Amino acid sequence: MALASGVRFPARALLRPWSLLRDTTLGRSEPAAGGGGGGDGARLFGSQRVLVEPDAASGVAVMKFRNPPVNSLSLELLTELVISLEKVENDKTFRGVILTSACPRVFSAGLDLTELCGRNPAHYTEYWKAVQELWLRTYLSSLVLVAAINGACPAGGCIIALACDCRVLADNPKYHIGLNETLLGITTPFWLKDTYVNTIGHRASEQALQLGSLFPPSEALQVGLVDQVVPEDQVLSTALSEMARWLAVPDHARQLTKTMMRKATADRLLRQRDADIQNFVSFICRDSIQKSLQVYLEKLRQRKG
Ligand SMILES: CCCCCC/C=C\CC(=O)SCCNC(=O)CCNC(=O)[C@H](O)C(C)(C)COP(=O)(O)OP(=O)(O)OC[C@H]1O[C@@H](n2cnc3c(N)ncnc32)[C@H](O)[C@@H]1OP(=O)(O)O
Repeated sequence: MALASGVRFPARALLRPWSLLRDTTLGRSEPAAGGGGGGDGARLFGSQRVLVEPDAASGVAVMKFRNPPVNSLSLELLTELVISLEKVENDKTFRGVILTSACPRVFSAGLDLTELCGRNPAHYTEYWKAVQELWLRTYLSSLVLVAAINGACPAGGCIIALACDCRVLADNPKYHIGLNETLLGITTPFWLKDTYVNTIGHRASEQALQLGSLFPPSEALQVGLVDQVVPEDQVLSTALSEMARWLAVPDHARQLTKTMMRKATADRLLRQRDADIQNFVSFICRDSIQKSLQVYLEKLRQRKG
């Protein structure tokens, strides 16, 4: 599979990449974006952890994460997301994708902590490459990406949302969004910090990153982390209206402008991908970091209700 930035996929995906995309959505499709039928289109794109509901008439696909219980970004989910996005991008019928969750109350809980704890350096290398790949694929996508954030959106969830062109958040005080890495005893890599700064500015990022702030909807709107906060049952329809606004602009002019705005940030990572991987691996392998992550994961497991 020719991927722009060279992520290594699990062996079965390399041998038969579309094995990850076999349809598992048959009989479960909901109505597609723009009111069109998901039908045959859904069969083209669905995978186990990523439901894709394409609407060829509007040129918009709704992509839903389905990795219960909390859409944590396992290697499999990261891989399927990259492949699904690539597939939609390569189909010239589509001009926009709405990213949302098929799991109740959670958009994504961020990186899968079980991928970060107790594994070996080779695993961390593969995992971090996949994280980089998803970010590059989303951040530099020529499509319009709109995040319909219908649940909690911490850390890696926020990173996916930040890579989109526009963010619509459901107005539920439990749906916090932000980069809370410091609370886990880890730090945000420079390229995600840059994305935060590009979105909410330097001072707000400096404060939010150090404090590991998770913003409730009203504050997320105020700080500029999301573009709209709407009642929960209007998240998808609002995302579709936003999409229509972005698609009203001629593609070539919008795409060139997007590239102009984002290239420097992406290039900083592209220039030093291997060093970034090495940094991540040596950081995550430290005993002290492993201990912090395990304590955090244990607290999560004990905290019920
Ligand atoms: C250089 C260092 C690396 C830098 C990397 C920087 C980039 C990103 C970092 C990350 O993304 S780290 C992940 C940070 N994520 C979080 O802090 C979120 C943690 N989760 C929650 O706050 C809550 O789970 C939720 C998302 C608000 C949902 O709450 P809810 O009450 O609905 O569900 P829970 O009961 O808490 O969880 C259910 C089940 O899922 C497990 N779980 C939750 N989050 C994760 C996760 N991120 N990874 C793995 N597993 C997760 C949780 O432990 C429960 O498991 P069980 O107890 O049922 O086994």
